[in-house]
Amino acid sequence: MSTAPKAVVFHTSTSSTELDCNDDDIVLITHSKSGANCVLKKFGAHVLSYQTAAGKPLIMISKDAIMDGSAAIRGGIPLCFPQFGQPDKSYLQHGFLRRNKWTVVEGSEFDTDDAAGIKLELELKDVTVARGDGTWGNDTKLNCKCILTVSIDDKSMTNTLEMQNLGTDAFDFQVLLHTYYLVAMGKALDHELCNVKGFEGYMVDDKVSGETYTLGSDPVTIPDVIIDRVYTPPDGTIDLNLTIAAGVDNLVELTANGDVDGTKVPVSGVVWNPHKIKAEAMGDFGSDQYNDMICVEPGLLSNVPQLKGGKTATFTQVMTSI
Ligand SMILES: O=P(O)(O)OC[C@H]1O[C@@H](O)[C@H](O)[C@@H](O)[C@@H]1O
Repeated sequence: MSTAPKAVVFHTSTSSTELDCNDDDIVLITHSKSGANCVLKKFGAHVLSYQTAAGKPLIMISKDAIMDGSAAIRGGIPLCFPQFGQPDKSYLQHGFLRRNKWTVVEGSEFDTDDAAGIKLELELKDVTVARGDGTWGNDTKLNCKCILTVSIDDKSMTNTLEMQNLGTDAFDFQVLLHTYYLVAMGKALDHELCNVKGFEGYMVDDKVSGETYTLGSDPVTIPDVIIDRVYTPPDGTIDLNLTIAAGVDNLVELTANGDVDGTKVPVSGVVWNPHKIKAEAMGDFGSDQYNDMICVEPGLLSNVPQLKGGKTATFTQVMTSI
């Protein structure tokens, strides 16, 4: 594993950017055996990029992303916990993990023939931002620690978030990996080249139109407006298995699974693209960059059992370039 590179590159679909790795906030993982690499920020334990051994970048980052720690980073993989969206208004949208600086777990770096990776951790006591003044505020008796493990090999990246309830009171939670896939050649609106297969039979909650329905056999594509849909699995489906076509010559297989204290929980998914009008309205997103991305976000969103004191929940996604 390289520990002190001078600069690294991460990608939008039309450009790449060099980051100063002398910045203490940047973590670079290189899988020496294959040459695959991944760039993270300690702020948010935020994956900014993953590039396969073949040199294919899978993750999109906004060219206008705010990187100074004053806001959540637009693009990459924002971590959402203890809530997705803002069902509980007493603290911020998508929770506090993406707005606080994490610490590298000492001695956690590894680089073997099989894979390279690292762990970062964040404890509630070290959370300074976005706790709100209610459920997770400073007065709460709730306590938890989150550990993110990122592991890469030649063509896949695995992200595992472990959530430990360090307190005695149980808490409700949701967790989601808000992954921005880079759509090669800016083809996000091309239904042949950019689509998601594997949600057939899932219950769809369309947050834009307000409709709910069961998805038929068609793949999910980005319509002529913003897409913001939650896909809930039918009874009996537990793990998520998707194939994401992300532009020219870019197919990704995504699997995700999660458990609460050892009991598996059905995995939901969200598909989001801001389209033109919302992209233009977002200060931290290039106005044309909706062509470069599709968010496919696996998570534990509904009927998630409470996490009891002293117990652990885990959530994992594996993306593989195929
Ligand atoms: O702007 P944020 O907080 O990063 O959220 C981006 C989007 O994230 C998606 O997952 C949500 O479904 C959208 O409703 C939301 O707009």
